[in-house]
Amino acid sequence: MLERLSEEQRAVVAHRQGHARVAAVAGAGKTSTLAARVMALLDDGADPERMLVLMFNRAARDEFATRLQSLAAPGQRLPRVRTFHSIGHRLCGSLTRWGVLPARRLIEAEWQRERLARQAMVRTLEEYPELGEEALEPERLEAFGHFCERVKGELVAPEQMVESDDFGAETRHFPTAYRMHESLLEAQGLMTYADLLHHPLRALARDPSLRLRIQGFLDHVIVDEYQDINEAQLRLLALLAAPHGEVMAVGDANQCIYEWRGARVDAMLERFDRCFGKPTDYPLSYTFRHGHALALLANHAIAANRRRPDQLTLAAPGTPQTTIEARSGARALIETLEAWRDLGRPLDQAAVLVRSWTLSVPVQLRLLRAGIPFQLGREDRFVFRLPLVRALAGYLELALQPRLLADPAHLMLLFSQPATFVARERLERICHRLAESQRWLAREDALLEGLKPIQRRNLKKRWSLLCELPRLAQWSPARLLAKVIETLDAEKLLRRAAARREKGEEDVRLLDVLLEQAGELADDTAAFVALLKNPVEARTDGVVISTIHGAKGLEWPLVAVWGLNEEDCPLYGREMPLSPSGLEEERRLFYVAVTRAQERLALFNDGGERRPSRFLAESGWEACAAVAEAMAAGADTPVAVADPALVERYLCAFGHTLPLRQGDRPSLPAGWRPGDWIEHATFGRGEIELVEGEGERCILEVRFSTAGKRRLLAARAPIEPG
Ligand SMILES: Nc1ncnc2c1ncn2[C@@H]1O[C@H](COP(=O)(O)OP(=O)(O)OP(=O)(O)O)[C@@H](O)[C@H]1O
Repeated sequence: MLERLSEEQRAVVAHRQGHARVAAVAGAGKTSTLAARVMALLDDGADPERMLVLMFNRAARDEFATRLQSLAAPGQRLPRVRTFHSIGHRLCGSLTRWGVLPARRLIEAEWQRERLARQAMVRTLEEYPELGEEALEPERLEAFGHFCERVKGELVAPEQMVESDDFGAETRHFPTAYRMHESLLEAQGLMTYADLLHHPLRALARDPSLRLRIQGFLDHVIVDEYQDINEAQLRLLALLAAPHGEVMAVGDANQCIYEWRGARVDAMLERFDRCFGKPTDYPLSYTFRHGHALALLANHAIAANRRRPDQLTLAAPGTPQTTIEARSGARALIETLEAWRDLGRPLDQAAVLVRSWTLSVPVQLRLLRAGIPFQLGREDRFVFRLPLVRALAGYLELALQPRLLADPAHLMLLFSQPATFVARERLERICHRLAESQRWLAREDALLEGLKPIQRRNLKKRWSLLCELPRLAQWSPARLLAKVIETLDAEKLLRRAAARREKGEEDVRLLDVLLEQAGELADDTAAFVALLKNPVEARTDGVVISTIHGAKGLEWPLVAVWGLNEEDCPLYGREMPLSPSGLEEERRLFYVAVTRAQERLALFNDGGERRPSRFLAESGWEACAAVAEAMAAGADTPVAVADPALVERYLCAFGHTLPLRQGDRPSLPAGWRPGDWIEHATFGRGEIELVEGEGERCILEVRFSTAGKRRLLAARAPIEPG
């Protein structure tokens, strides 16, 4: 088994003593290496009972356990492979048996989680009556649930978590609601997933003698996907490994894509040293997934990040020559997939990756029309299942079928999306009444009692719109949709209702996407509604559509990355500016996306109004392909590359030389780049930290030496390079 491993992989397997950190590039064969490491330890006489392998999720755990079994001799004892959750489960069990923690049941059902969050919020509203029913919207409750899990996962005070603006607009009541939620959990003998770690950690922090009871059982702890662990997981790991257990952490800081769930990119970097002392470092620099062109592209794609390991991805000898193309528009995407199929390649070997599910909507609609089968990582993301799409299709249907105005269920659909911020039970009763009476309620009607004037006005406005729609049946679907979106001020409502700011931005983008599709695909409203409501089934032999997050750890022969536009990938917007660390996380997502490909990578911008993503230019895809070609065939004339030093370093790793010349550097919107210095007539010298938008709308975020951080409209500000 060992002969198949590369030299770097063998070094990891043979690690002798102390903590170890394995920095693995994408496609470096972590799984095979770790499995070989475990088997080598066992061969050396290590006791499997004193070893623990921690994987990121259940799927990875099962895959790894199966891999170990396939390598083991019949009847050989193997170490435990667990997830952090399963460790938490066991710890909670032990601490309960010892009488330290009271017995609690884990909440597993979504409805149960929601009900408890609602109960906590209803009680909290007694203290914050001004917040009204809006705080009980499902999305706001989801935001609150997310808030509670983050507080526990990052082991911070709820007041501190409120300062992060990840949880939507109104959060000042969250700390009070958090405490209320905690006491409800306690009173009902329940706990959440985050409690599986949070409760044991709190108990262990309180009582040193308890720590002694759980420590000293492990000689070796191996942790995969280390870049995505949060504070609670890190603490637990440190506790379990103490006092003599040796930790081997394996991961890729460039693939840290869960900062919004509490992961920290420096976990693999400085923070590791702080927690465990200086480890022995092992690089796994060779990717076995793809060839030079894509390895070069991956290096370029991540180069602009400041927080990253100083490590190049190198293509291992014998990997396929990956081809790379970049094109524009949905038609081109369909052509690429059709060409793949025409080559006789199975469609399930092709994946379309998107930054957010919203961007999959035009892809799904196009595939449906082209008759190309597909499957989604998440069933609830089929277009016809998206609540906002269902509601918008419902508005269009009403225009065509006036009788729906008397259908309470249909009215409820239209009154629920976009949110009206009125409690569901009340809305249901209002819809029944409207369906029956076909006229708006009298001012003194009990059903309107207690509503704020603005809520009453908005409900009435929505009813007027619904009554008007049947008169506009002749309008095109795009015009009808635009009318609905504008009349309801839908963008504002979606942003306000969203569980996370990012989700709000995605919903708003979904409106754009549907408008575009309505304009492009149909001038026939009935046909457009039929397309939106097409109850398509997942086809396991179809093209895979996944978010980049969902593609973590996976690989496909053909990977198409769709939606490479500014504001989509990187994801940001007027209401959600990109922070420098946010931009770096977006860049890591792009890096994860491109490194899923084996034979062919196809990059697509949507060809619409938004500029192609800066990541396309940064990736230097054409030059990377040219260098790879020259590596294979030699070059007489110099190859133009944007970053000759980077390419030379890559070539040097293979003892290769090529004539290179400086090509164009990727130009950022308006020519400004983060890291550039400027001179401002009033504020003096400052460094650009962020560039957003383009041309007239280009905004710079600048840190001035004396005037602090400012946001400037580049076209108007009195600035020049300095
Ligand atoms: N020594 C080797 N020689 C040839 N192929 C290898 C070797 N080690 C691993 N591979 C292959 O490389 C591919 C990538 O391996 P794997 O999926 O374990 O990568 P990974 O490190 O987990 O990547 P990522 O971090 O991107 O998920 C797999 O198809 C695996 O079989």
